[in-house]
Amino acid sequence: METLKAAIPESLKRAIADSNVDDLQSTCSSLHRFFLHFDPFHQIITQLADPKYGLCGKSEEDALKSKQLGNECFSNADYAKALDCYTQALRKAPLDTGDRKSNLVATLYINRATVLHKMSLLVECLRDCTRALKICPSYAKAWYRRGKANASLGNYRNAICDLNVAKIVEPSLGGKRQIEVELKILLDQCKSTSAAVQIQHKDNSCNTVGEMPQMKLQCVSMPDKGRGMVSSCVISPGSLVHSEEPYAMIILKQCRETHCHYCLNDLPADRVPCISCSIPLYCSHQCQIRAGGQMFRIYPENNDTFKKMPSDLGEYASEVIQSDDSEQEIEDITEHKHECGGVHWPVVLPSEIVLTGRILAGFLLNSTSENIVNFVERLELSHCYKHMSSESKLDSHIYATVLLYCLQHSCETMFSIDGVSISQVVIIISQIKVNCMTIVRLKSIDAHGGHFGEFPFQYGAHSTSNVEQVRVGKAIYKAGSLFNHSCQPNVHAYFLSRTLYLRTTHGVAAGCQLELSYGPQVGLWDCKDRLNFLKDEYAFHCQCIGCSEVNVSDVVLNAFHCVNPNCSGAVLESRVLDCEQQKIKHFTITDRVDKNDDISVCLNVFKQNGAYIHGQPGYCLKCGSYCDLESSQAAVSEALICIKRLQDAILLKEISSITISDALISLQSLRLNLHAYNKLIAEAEDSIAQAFCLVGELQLSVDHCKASIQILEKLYDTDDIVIAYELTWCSLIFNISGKKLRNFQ
Ligand SMILES: C[S@@+](CC[C@H](N)C(=O)[O-])C[C@H]1O[C@@H](n2cnc3c(N)ncnc32)[C@H](O)[C@@H]1O
Repeated sequence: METLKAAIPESLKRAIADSNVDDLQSTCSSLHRFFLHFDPFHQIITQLADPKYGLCGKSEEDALKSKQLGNECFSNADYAKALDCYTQALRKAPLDTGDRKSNLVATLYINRATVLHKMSLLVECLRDCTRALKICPSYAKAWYRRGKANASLGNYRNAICDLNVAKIVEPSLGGKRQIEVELKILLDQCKSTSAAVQIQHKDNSCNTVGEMPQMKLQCVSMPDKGRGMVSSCVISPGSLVHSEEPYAMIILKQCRETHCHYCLNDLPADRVPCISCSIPLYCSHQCQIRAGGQMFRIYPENNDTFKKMPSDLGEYASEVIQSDDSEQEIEDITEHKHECGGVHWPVVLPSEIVLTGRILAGFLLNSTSENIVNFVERLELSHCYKHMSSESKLDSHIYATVLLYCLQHSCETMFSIDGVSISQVVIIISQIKVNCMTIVRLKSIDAHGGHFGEFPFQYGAHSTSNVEQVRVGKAIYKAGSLFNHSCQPNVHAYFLSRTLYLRTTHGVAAGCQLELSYGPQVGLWDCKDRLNFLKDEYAFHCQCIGCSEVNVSDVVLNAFHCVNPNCSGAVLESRVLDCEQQKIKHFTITDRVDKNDDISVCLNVFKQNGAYIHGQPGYCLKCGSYCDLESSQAAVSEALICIKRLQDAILLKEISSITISDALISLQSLRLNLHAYNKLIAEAEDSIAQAFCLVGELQLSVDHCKASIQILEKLYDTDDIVIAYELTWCSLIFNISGKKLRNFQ
């Protein structure tokens, strides 16, 4: 793309940088004309869109190499490596290699099933056997392996049926005899077991939640934020107000090897590759079908084999190979189909552009027109083209043109590429920029290394807890994108699989705006950082209550201590002060602020009818004393080095008493130099609490944990998940120390 960008004449770049929506057709036409006469553009398109140049196609040769490697690893009992090799082979193996008796993909599934059996992953082994049978229903080895897996699972009835089918379809006499021996052992085992244990199928399909949103919400127009959602009745805290499936979704590049490309759940050991290219991996056959819309079974006529069997056994075998087929659900679904076939562009282009491609492919499939003229209206999403940076405008022009050419190669529908169609795609790219949600999963590990479990909350992780946020996908939710942002949200967004759920975090009055956080929240970052983030990521200036009214968190989060040790005033750097001054200009004493004693604790500027009296960087906002911020900053940096050392020691679980006592001295220095509610003190308290917990000093651990919570309660809303995490952790230590949870306050 850099080659294309560098070649564009400066005058055209300027026109694009200055363009607004009305100019788009003209700038897009000019760029298109330029590219049409620029040879490298055509070369790039060929490399991106011609399967001949793609590295993501199927290759029998590569598959056989990986299979061979897998066999060697299996012989050396290196099962983990063998598993990986067979999965790589499955990714590369063309589905139609071999005949109905020795299909390569079916063989690979059975090789992998054997490894899975060796690794005691029995349910996974069973699923691979069934996959092999869907391709080759009379594959004796697959029925045999299935029988063995069912027997290991204690599901003797199915195991006996599997082995009986295996005996019938096994061509060799020797093989038949061996199966008979196994059958006899199994029948004896079955007799000695009173009840056959049923197979517990692990549910790999998307999670669903029975609860449906009951509230009626209204979409209204607002002067400062465009459309937004409001409640039409009183809503109690914790209510589910909205749930929605994505209009379009894409997995993020860094999760391609670890998460299902359709439902985004963790990939199991028996991951299922796409059947036409080597990129996507799915957790199940159902997800693969939903994304690719393709048929798995290639020799359906083989069902005839079962007609020759005793009727109950034939019925059993047919049921096995037809299990999990969800063909009715796959109609019209093209999430991945148009990207398939080994072409390069879905791998090389940025995720947002591939997501744009998915939306366009959906439109094209349902479109009768050859022109892409009214696609933007169909999406009904707001956009930010006017506010985009010059760089982003140029990128969106280039990507829109490239994407349309790639799609023209990949989609069956014909359409014309001109200034009109390219301009439509530029707008869709800018719509995606502001409306796209990042799907995250949270994983948390406590100080003892055990999992807290998986928390489905989107935001709210703070640096004092060991919560890891994994960004797994990007998606457009059409109704979900009507919820505006607030840095003090009353709605919380989370995801189960790819489904969006919105729940109220507070009670909401009728007619009140329902707002979620697009990322930054009061307490997490200071106001300046939040405004910059929202400008860069979503191209709007935040008008929420947290960014327009003074709140204690924004004042103290990064504040320094007054030189007067007894003064509780806050001392601010110019960066933070400038931002707070903007709020103060429009400051009116509202009930909310007036009742908040903390504001008057750290600054008295608002007690003077809004007059701003000590508004200088480095001066205490309460008593006006001057503080040398440079020397405070130096002392803080030194203390933080020590705290970092402690945090590294915690991760390695190698904590010495010297590291802890150094950290305690540093904590003292932080307390001297930073405002009492500064977030860095909370983080240091939390790290020291973890260290004490690890060395078994549980009471000291609880004391520091409580000190951290006291600060967090000043920075965050008391109902915030951050406080909940810390409280949970604190009560955990309390429980370990043998004291009753109810005594903890
Ligand atoms: C996902 S959309 C929300 C729905 C949008 N208001 C509409 O009319 O479709 C995001 C856009 O809404 C506006 N918006 C959302 N939250 C805002 C806020 N706190 N302050 C200002 N504008 C906001 C911005 O224009 C932003 O680009």
